[in-house]
Amino acid sequence: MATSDSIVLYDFFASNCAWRVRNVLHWKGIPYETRSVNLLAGEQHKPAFLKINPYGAVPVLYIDNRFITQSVAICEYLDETRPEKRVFPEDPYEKAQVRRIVEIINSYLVPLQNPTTAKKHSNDPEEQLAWSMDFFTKGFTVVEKLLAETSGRYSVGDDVTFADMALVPQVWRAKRLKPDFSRFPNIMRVYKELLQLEAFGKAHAANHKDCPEDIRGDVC
Ligand SMILES: O=C(O)/C=C/C(=O)CC(=O)CC(=O)O
Repeated sequence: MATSDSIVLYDFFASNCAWRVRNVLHWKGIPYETRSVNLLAGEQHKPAFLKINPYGAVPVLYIDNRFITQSVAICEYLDETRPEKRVFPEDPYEKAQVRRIVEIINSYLVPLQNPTTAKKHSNDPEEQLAWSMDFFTKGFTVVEKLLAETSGRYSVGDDVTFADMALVPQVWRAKRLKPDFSRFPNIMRVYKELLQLEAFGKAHAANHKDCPEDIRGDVC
């Protein structure tokens, strides 16, 4: 039973959006509990969950005695209420650099890969992947160009930012498409750096309690 000072993440191991929030919670060292919402089994459409998020999507974070939906809103709230190890830079131009990388992933790529969207296109998983490939290629080509300008050790300079929180889950998901990752050297360099960080390892889908046995622990 959640208490008023509990932090509870409504989560699915493979959800890109929920994974961003896990990254930020672990990065900031904020303890939380998990409630699983199996997106592949359609649990996001059940009435009890729709009361929490009428859109029927994860993540939802219960925090400070309230529910917050939408990963970017949640992570901004976390940064503003718990500013240690900020993930959104205070400098407005640097923050814009972070947000434009995030928006390509959040607005152009992830919605087209959601289970509900993919099923509208086709019920054939192979066809769903083929359809995603065009959007993925355009999105990653643009993110690669942005990182060529902005990246240092991480996506924007040498500090970990929310752009990194969004990048890792999307690279992992893109592996299903088996793209030629050598076309994206900056993305892959930053991705490998990030996987060295303890917080990113803890938040990784492959280390999630709900991860299927066949891919469990495969952090790569
Ligand atoms: O497609 C759905 O029904 C639900 C989607 C989500 O809950 C989250 C989502 O956007 C997928 C993701 O984060 O990877």
